[in-house]
Amino acid sequence: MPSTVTAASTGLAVLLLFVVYRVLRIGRRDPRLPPGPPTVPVLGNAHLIPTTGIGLKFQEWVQKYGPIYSLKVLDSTIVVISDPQIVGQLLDKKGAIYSDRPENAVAMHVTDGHHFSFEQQGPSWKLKRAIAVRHFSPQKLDTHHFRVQEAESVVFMNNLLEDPDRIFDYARLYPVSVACSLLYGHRARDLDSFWYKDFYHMMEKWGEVLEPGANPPIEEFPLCWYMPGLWRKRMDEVKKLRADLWTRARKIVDARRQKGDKRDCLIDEKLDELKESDNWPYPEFAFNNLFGELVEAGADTTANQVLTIIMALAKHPEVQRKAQAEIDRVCGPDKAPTFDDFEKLPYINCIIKEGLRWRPTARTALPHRVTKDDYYNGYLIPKGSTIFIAVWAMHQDEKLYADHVQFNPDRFLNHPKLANEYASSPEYEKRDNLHHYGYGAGRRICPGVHLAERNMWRITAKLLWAFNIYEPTDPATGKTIPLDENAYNSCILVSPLPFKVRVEPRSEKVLQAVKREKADALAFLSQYDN
Ligand code: HEM
Repeated sequence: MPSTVTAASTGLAVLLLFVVYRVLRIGRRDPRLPPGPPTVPVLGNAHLIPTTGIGLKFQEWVQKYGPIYSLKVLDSTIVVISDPQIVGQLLDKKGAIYSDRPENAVAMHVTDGHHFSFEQQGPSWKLKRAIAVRHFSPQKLDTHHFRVQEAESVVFMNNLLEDPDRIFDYARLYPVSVACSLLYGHRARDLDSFWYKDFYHMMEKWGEVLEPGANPPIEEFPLCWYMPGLWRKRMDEVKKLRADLWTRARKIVDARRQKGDKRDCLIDEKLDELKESDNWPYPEFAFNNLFGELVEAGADTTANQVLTIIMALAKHPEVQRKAQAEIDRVCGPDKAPTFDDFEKLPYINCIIKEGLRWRPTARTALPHRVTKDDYYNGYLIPKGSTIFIAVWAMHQDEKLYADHVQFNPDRFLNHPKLANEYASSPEYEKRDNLHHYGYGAGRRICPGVHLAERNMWRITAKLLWAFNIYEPTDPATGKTIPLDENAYNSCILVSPLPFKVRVEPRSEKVLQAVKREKADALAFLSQYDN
């Protein structure tokens, strides 16, 4: 009997030791992985990941661990890349295995599993991507959608004339109005519009919820799902806000279509297709979500970059003067620049590129996931690893961008084409000034890039043609109040915190020209009103 008890207790002890051994191995870095911060048992590096500001933390680690490093979060692996050549070799060249998305339990819960940007690589993602790419192709934009963009940019200019103090809000109104017209057939007429107000209210909350590090590591440790806390409340609030927003948008569309009011926009095109075939592959909720998520992806991002440009211009009068000299030579005071002038106004493009380099709104792009074991330079990149492009770290790398803290559009003088023309090159060396990652990389690269580039170009060119932009002045002392170029929020998409600038028309002639264009623009846009 005692020997049976001894054998049983020895067996139990061995089992216990084995379990402890296995548990303690959780979070350990396999020596074949790229280097990274020291791990602790179980957590790995989870305790080091900040709940906010991950883009900056990635940069700190780049300086310590080099251009490719790894983080362990419990048993899963994150690989962070901050070298253009490595991004090119892995995400671009091996796109077939580097284009999945990691699971994001919170995003999936909020969207009921229907969100193009967070979806894994598969038929549903492919179909949605094809729809977006086709609708926002350069050809379609330049032969069709350009009218909406041109007219909305004229409205933007007139809004500034009438209420220059609200430049921050109008810069956000423009891209959401363009996106909603092209997708839903309804424009955001003003700052009280449902398409503006309810949208940005939801986006603010959605951005906070989505920031890497903002939620417990549910994917690695599913029991965290039951953890109470602010994260849960925030997540459920956004889920409701989002569902209400895009359901209401759909109801607005249905109500007008019932009255026979069909419009020139993507949702009408797809609803007509749906009527004709029984093969539409999405449930109703997913269908509604598709248009909403395209607005989500397209409006906030563009607004953040436009705001960055406005702030940078206010801080750099010398950049304004250089751009204005070019515009004046080409356009003069009576004719506003249009996108047809793109090739004649190369400096505008440089300003846009430098805005995306200097303050990229997506500091870590969106995470990719690798679907097979892979090796880079002898390092193992295990199947299932999450791959981040450390966009912020790359764009602020002194070796890639001399004097990187400076906003200096001249660094792009030799890159006169639009971003997509460089990004789509199979050679990483052909990227803008070698290394521009504002739109991500590989097969997941932003499909809205053509719309985004044209939106930013139009606003920047017209703004500089018509106005001088100054930092604000203190009314009591008349002294300049310097804008803080680091005052950004900390969400998945960073945006400048609200700021004011002073804008003044450059001449009476320009002022009259801006006003003259308004009536025609509004007449054209009236088809998207209400
Ligand atoms: C300046 C404006 C914009 C910036 C900086 C931007 C940036 C990005 C970035 C960094 C990604 C992630 C790429 C990756 O995973 O490697 C992305 C994805 C995406 N963007 Fe944009 N974007 C902008 C405008 C737009 C517009 C106007 C649209 C559409 C109307 C759009 C639609 C999307 C979609 C749907 C995705 C997800 C693609 C996928 O997962 O396959 N974006 N964007």
